[in-house]
Amino acid sequence: MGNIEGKSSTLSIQGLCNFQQGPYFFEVRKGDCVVITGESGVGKSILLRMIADLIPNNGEVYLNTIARSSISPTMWRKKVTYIASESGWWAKHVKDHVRDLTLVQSLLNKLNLKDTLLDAEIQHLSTGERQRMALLRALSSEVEFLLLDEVTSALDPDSVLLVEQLIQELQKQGKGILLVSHNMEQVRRLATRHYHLTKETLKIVL
Ligand SMILES: Nc1ncnc2c1ncn2[C@@H]1O[C@H](COP(=O)(O)OP(=O)(O)OP(=O)(O)O)[C@@H](O)[C@H]1O
Repeated sequence: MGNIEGKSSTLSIQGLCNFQQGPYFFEVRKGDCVVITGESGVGKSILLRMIADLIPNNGEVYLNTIARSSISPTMWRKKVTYIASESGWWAKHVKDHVRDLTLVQSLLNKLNLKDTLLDAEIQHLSTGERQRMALLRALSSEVEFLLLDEVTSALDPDSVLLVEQLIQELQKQGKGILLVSHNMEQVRRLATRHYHLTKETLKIVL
């Protein structure tokens, strides 16, 4: 097993596929925001979920020289973390889902979320509050790449911009971002590289 604690800087997708899509070959580097667009149902979420090893897939993904297949799925997902547009919640209260409480407390304000939300029951959060909390709860110093699946789809325009600012701060801290979006303004604001996914291929746009 390789040393996963090293300073990883590249997420490398090598021949990733399942029975209906791929193979895909591309890279996301530390500090990048690579955006994937494509029509509904083309397989964008499936691609992100395959990278996180949340669904069956073939091929390999590397974090620098560390092969995904050489470490446990739990360890992999601590480093390469998928965030869905509609996240699952398994406990009663928000704070029970948070990886790093101190970190999340320090970021609530940036996303215009009230401090009291951490003690709230999930069922009392609005859809937009849940979506912003789903992003915050996943953050920790261990995460190196974030796979963000339409994470602003339920938000008002001001909140979208706040989340985008947070994404850019994370990039400056050295996290790599792979973002699925239908919002072309967002693509223009954030993308350091842009791929368009079709049934046939993943094409580079920018
Ligand atoms: N668990 C599943 N079992 C079977 N088929 C699935 C499953 N999840 C997704 N699919 C199918 O795989 C295809 C790709 O789905 P995916 O969610 O990746 O699309 P998408 O590009 O993210 O779409 P959208 O932009 O609407 O979110 C769709 O045809 C979908 O119906």
